[in-house]
Amino acid sequence: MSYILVLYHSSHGSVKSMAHEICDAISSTGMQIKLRTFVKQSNSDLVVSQDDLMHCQALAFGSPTRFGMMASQAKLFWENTSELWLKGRLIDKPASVFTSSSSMHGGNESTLLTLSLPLLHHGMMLLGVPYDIPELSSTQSGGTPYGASHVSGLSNDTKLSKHEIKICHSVGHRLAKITQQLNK
Ligand SMILES: Cc1cc2nc3c(=O)[nH]c(=O)nc-3n(C[C@H](O)[C@H](O)[C@H](O)COP(=O)(O)O)c2cc1C
Repeated sequence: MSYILVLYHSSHGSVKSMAHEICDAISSTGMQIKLRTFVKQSNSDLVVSQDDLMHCQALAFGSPTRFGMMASQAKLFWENTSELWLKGRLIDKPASVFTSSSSMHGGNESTLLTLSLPLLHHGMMLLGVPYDIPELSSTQSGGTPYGASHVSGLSNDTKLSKHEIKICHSVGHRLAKITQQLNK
């Protein structure tokens, strides 16, 4: 089965909501999805395996912002992927990143960059958010050229804004579209 892997960590549900929006957009293109987490937090979560990563056609990777960088659960997973790295199994696969932070200027952009680093080391082709997405210029909260983001508020109870949702959809669409073009 050909699929896009949507892989995320989320302690309180914000990144999970983003992952679901990205999945909706990918599904609308007809592409299959595997939605996976790094650790099991609810009964419905499916934990990622190295095989899930090795056989994906593309990856959307998300984590909460933790002190301006990715969560340790995600980093630990990547630190165990050196066998795939040695074999170059992810080279030339498209990828996008997404994050949620409680505050607007609390390091969500730096987190998107830290999420990008292991993907670049693996030789993946990183897709950002281009400025022809109008919401990128008009958002009052999350959304960056480096990837989708959400600002969840100090109590982590702010829902995704319309603009943030649109940007999540654009990430899913673009990832699916480029993946389909590369695999024609
Ligand atoms: C240990 C820890 C560190 C955090 N560091 C930051 C931070 O640097 N900047 C920020 O804005 N929010 C920070 N947060 C808040 C989370 O990024 C925010 O609540 C996020 O929306 C959680 O996503 P989730 O609901 O998917 O778990 C931190 C939270 C924790 C628990």
